[in-house]
Amino acid sequence: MASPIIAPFPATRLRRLRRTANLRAMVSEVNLTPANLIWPIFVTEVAGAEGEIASMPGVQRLTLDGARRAAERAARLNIPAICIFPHSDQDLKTEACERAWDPDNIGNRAIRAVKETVPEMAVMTDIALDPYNANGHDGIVQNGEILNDETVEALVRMALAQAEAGADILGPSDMMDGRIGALRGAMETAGHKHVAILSYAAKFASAFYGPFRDAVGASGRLVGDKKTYQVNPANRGEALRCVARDLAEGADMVMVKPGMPYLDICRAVKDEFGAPTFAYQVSGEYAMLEGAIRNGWLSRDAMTESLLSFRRAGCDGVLSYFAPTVAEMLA
Ligand SMILES: NCc1[nH]cc(CCC(=O)O)c1CC(=O)O
Repeated sequence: MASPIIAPFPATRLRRLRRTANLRAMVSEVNLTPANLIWPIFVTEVAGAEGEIASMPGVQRLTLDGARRAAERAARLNIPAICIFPHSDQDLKTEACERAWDPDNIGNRAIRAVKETVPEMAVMTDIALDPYNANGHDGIVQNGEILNDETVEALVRMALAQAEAGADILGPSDMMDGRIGALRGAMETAGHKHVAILSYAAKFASAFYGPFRDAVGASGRLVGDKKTYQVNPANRGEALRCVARDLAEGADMVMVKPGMPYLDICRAVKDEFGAPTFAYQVSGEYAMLEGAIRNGWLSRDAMTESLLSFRRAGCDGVLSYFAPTVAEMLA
């Protein structure tokens, strides 16, 4: 960026352009619109599990009917995309994770329900085995090790079932090596060449996913942590290599996750690669902000300010549990 020329005070008074709302609007450098939002929703097949998630006040596990109503609400608010997360029956979770590629698993039923209700809604999925895995990991576990190549095969099956169900965007969040190329190849040969991939490329091993694991019922199951496949929070260079690798394997869009603690990574990804770049304002970030807002410690403007920070850091859009509330505030 060229250095701005600034005449000495009083010729320059930066407050001149901050004086009225209209002047401020004229010189706003980035903006936030509903088109920048992707709304993640939780859909359950378990009777009685619907309703509010304790660690995410204001966020509900939805039934299939609830998912249909969410799609209609998103459409009314001009939110272009919904991301579906399944909450599946604990008793049906297995070590081989077969239900992940069952055409009638709750995730795939939710994809069909949303596409039937609002065909133009962009439906994004999550590709990782954790919602269907008896041990809560994103990959297949053998003797305590998370197997890479066997997991990639399972993820391809999972993705094909999602594409059959009508998904527009696949969201591999598993962090196995080689999955983007494998998914892209499988989509091309199976006739799903238009299905896009938004890779969770720079996904860090974060403490901020805690409430999400409650939401999908993976918390009690998970033994150990995800540090052998998710990126060390200390590693910017490694995160950029993940993004480069995923783009080279055919990712259409890339994501940084979590969001606010990793805004430096967002900026670096956008500057370095120029690809469509998204951030995930994850469950723990939502819980912090919403908890403080509910206590009266922060004003509701903290929601829009936090989302604007992603736009300023170069993101094209943000996955946020605040999506519908913020879209209402912007309307
Ligand atoms: N692979 C699963 C997945 N997909 C999205 C999230 C987190 C989302 C959030 O915290 O809001 C996670 C959790 C994890 O990696 O343990």
